Amino acid sequence: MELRLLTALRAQNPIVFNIANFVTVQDVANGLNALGASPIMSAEVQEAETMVQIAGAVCINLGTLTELQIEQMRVVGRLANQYHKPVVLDPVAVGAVPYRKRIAQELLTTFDVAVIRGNAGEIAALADMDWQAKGIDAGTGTGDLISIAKACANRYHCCVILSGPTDVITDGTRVVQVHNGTPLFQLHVGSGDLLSSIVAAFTAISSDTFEVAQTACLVLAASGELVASQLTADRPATFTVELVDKLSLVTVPEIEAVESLN
Ligand SMILES: Nc1ncnc2c1ncn2[C@@H]1O[C@H](COP(=O)(O)OP(=O)(O)OP(=O)(O)O)[C@@H](O)[C@H]1O
Ligand SMILES: Cc1ncsc1CCO
Ligand SMILES: [Mg+2]
Repeated sequence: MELRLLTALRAQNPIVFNIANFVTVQDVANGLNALGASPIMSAEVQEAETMVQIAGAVCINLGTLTELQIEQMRVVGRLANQYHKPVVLDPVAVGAVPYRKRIAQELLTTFDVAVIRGNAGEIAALADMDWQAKGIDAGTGTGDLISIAKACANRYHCCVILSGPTDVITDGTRVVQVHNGTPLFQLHVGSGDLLSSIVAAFTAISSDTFEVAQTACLVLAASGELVASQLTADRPATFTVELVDKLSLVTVPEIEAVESLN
């Protein structure tokens, strides 16, 4: 685990271009900013080329997609490949909505992505493996999460993060699991959106995608865990506010003190 990447990220302050959803856009911008990246959001295809050129990485989130936005995603994804900027895809709710799954699969044939980050329901859907997704949530299933994540990574030739109580990170062969976190993440809508954009921020500063994906998962999960450990009750709103503070204040030794990986 390369936690020095957190120090490097804060020093470099990379621009992360997000095609965000309208539900969590501000949480994502504030979370990225607090961590030490420089977020920019855009919904206009006419400025796509400039956005890609100035960004260190791109995060494409399917959360509230429209036909217009899907065309923007196609253009941005192709440009990102052309300019060698890593792309992270967040396939929000593809396990619950067949239209979204079709669009996600089309996008994945249109341009290369460095990382797909989704919950179990989303990653299982992209891997065509059995799972009962529920809206934006992971839902339920009995399949082996490591096998599901590996199948998805091998099908789309990229790193996959299957997030949840344990985050599974794989490049299709190697697997690392991050056991940190707190159930409070599930009470804050957009924890996954933020994770996807944080992964993009780290891909902007290192080309070791597998390493970067693990580091991003650990930094967010450990920060949330540290916040939750100070709360006397489940307070989702307080958690949300304090998580942003923690992303700004958290130190490498603090994360090392709680990190739980294998
Ligand atoms: N029960 C849990 N215990 C610990 N950590 C969790 C738990 N559930 C989620 N997380 C953490 O929450 C973060 C977001 O992952 P999650 O799988 O919930 O994304 P998501 O379903 O896409 O969320 P959203 O749709 O709200 O954006 C990850 O860092 C993950 O480790
Ligand atoms: C609630 C919700 N609906 C579409 S996107 C989103 C935020 C979680 O991704
Ligand atoms: Mg999500």
